[in-house]
Amino acid sequence: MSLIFLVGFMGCGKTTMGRKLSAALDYPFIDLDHQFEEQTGMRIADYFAAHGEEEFRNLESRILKETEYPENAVVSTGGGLPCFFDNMDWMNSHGKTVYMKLTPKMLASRLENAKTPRPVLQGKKGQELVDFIESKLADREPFYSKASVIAQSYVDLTPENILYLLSTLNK
Ligand SMILES: Nc1ncnc2c1ncn2[C@@H]1O[C@H](COP(=O)(O)OP(=O)(O)OP(=O)(O)O)[C@@H](O)[C@H]1O
Ligand SMILES: O=C(O)C1=C[C@@H](O)[C@@H](O)[C@H](O)C1
Ligand SMILES: [Mg+2]
Repeated sequence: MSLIFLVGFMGCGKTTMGRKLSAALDYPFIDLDHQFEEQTGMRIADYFAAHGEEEFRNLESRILKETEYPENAVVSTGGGLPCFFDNMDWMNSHGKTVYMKLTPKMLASRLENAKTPRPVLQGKKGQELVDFIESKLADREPFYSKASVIAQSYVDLTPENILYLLSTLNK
């Protein structure tokens, strides 16, 4: 089935689902945030602090396009990656994309409890976090919505749900 890119706002579950989907398909799993950290030898939060967002976005895009993908793989992406340069079009022309869509409230509650720091959130919490996500998601939604399929992620999604959505593309 070639490359499957999981896209969506930070905290929607791309890394978690990427692992499950790759196990279900017996495909390799690639997490582009992890690729970034491996290549730079730095945690993303530290890279942001040292180099700023612009350099992060340039390198993030290069890593997307220069990674040597196997023929089949599940690839989870950084939450902002589809929204810069032509990254979303690039993914659509090199594989299938799945937008894991979740409400701002659910995203906020997952992000508040998550262990990995997300530098874009700058430590926001509570209603301030929900408001920030609503506004950022409104900017990003046009990019995410270019995905091949949209997986409503307020239900507990399974790999089979995603595979079913992808199977409808060939009909
Ligand atoms: N289906 C789910 N139900 C409840 N919590 C979940 C679910 N999937 C993921 N989570 C939790 O939500 C948080 C974010 O998940 P994950 O890291 O997979 O998101 P992500 O989309 O990869 O985020 P990022 O864009 O920052 O990499 C984690 O704490 C994870 O345990
Ligand atoms: O939504 C974003 O802009 C980000 C999401 C994460 O996956 C990381 O790629 C980084 O923290 C930036
Ligand atoms: Mg992730």
